[in-house]
Amino acid sequence: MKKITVIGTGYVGLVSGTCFADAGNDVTCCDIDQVKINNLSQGIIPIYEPGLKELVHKNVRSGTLHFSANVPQAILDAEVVYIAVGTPMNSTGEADLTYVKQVAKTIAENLNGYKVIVTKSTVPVGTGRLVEKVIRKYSKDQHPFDVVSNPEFLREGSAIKDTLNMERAVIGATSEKAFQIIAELHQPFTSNIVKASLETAEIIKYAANAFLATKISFINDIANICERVGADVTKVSAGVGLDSRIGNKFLQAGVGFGGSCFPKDTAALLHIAEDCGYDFKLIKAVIETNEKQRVHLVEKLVNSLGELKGKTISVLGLAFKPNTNDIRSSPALDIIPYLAEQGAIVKAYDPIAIVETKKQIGYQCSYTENAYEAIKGSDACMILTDWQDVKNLDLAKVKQLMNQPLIVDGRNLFKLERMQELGFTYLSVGRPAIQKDAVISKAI
Ligand SMILES: NC(=O)c1ccc[n+]([C@@H]2O[C@H](COP(=O)([O-])OP(=O)(O)OC[C@H]3O[C@@H](n4cnc5c(N)ncnc54)[C@H](O)[C@@H]3O)[C@@H](O)[C@H]2O)c1
Ligand SMILES: O=c1ccn([C@@H]2O[C@H](COP(=O)(O)OP(=O)(O)O[C@H]3O[C@H](CO)[C@@H](O)[C@H](O)[C@H]3O)[C@@H](O)[C@H]2O)c(=O)[nH]1
Repeated sequence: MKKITVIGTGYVGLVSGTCFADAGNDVTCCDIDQVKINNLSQGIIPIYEPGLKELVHKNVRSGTLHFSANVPQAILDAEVVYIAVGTPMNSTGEADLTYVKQVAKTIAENLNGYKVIVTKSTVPVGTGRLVEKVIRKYSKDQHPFDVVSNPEFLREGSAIKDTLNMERAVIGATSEKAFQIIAELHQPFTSNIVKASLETAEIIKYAANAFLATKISFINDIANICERVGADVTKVSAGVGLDSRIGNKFLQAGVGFGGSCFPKDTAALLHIAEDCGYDFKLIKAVIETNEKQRVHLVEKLVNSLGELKGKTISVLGLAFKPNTNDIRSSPALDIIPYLAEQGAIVKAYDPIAIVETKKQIGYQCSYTENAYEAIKGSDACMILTDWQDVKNLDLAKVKQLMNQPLIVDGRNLFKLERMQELGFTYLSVGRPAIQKDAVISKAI
């Protein structure tokens, strides 16, 4: 059992802190955001994440998990201090380390004996060394400490499962003692421990995210070729994914990737490469393909619908992926303002991300309580998130409710044959377009 302080109660701090507590450690999750801490102390969880609320409540009840806005005190009390603050993208695409540096200074001012300081935030190569330098600079009594990089690989929407059954833990430590302490903490979750240097651990995180993003942009480029030659990308994905060297994951073509990580981390990796004088052409192309994919989906709509002015368009899905209310870099945040700007009347639906979207884009669209309400009377429907309740829509009812049966599907949710039988114009990604009233083709 270790006394752990986790600084930052975003997705990563809250989930990893809770899971460490669940494994029997004594964990304090702290944040400078007093409102967040007040809410957490009352059992109110600021994010939607399946299973998180229950696990937080369980560990608070059993006395292993605490919340505090007194960051200095929480540092004084801890043997292991995790840094899990945000590292947002700045205006030039680099990771902004302001919060990490602030926390390093606070740690330095509250060192009172040996501690292991761990960066869990996604940080550019060299940040571990920077944290070490900042702590040395501001620590008065020069107490001993070690810095470790232990990047986080959880996915939003399945964060608890990903953490409790993690596929690997990457530990980049500056001493064997610190490595052993962090390795022991991970024993309940995985036996796959990757021991590395600080720098190697830092780059593993970016390499993992960039590789996954590359798979997505690659399949989206293949999808765009499929559209030109009349092939079906879903079958291409299945066909190549059965090769175990390739694997079938992250080969779903669509509107492109969003979220708080892939867009920011691919941009940051490009900067890391530039900083060390390397022209990383591949990652530039990955980013560009992803940005174009959103435009491509809107082009499909415009090509079929004509002028958008005065047309009613329903948008299904605001979150960047299902099972989260996170809208950071979500396709909807680009697409809805564009449609509104062109004079379209936009009606949007999402099962849980409406509050967050209103804060970000306000009333550039109206919001509905269910998908059918959004669809009713619309001239076209755009699907942007693969929510289960969108997958489960009664398509005959959808057709009946629409002004004209045009669906632009950025997530390839429905079977082409079914859409043709029902008489939709159905434009998905990397698959043959289905035109209303067209004769059913046996080739599909
Ligand atoms: N969100 C994810 O799914 C995910 C997964 C893996 C890694 N990461 C990485 O983990 C890091 C955190 O991501 P997030 O989504 O949890 O971030 P977030 O921005 O949602 O939360 C960060 C929290 O840190 C707090 N904070 C900022 N400065 C502080 C300070 N000086 N003292 C105490 N608290 C402070 C903020 O108030 C906020 O609550 C980022 O580097 C991100 O790239 C995120
Ligand atoms: O085949 C696919 C798979 C995903 N996506 C999109 O890619 C984005 C990211 O999805 P996902 O990776 O499932 O979610 P995140 O929560 O952003 O998780 C990623 O980013 C985290 C933050 O760094 C890492 O910890 C995770 O390992 C990494 O998967 C979403 O917009 C998805 O819709 C696709 O378009 N096609």
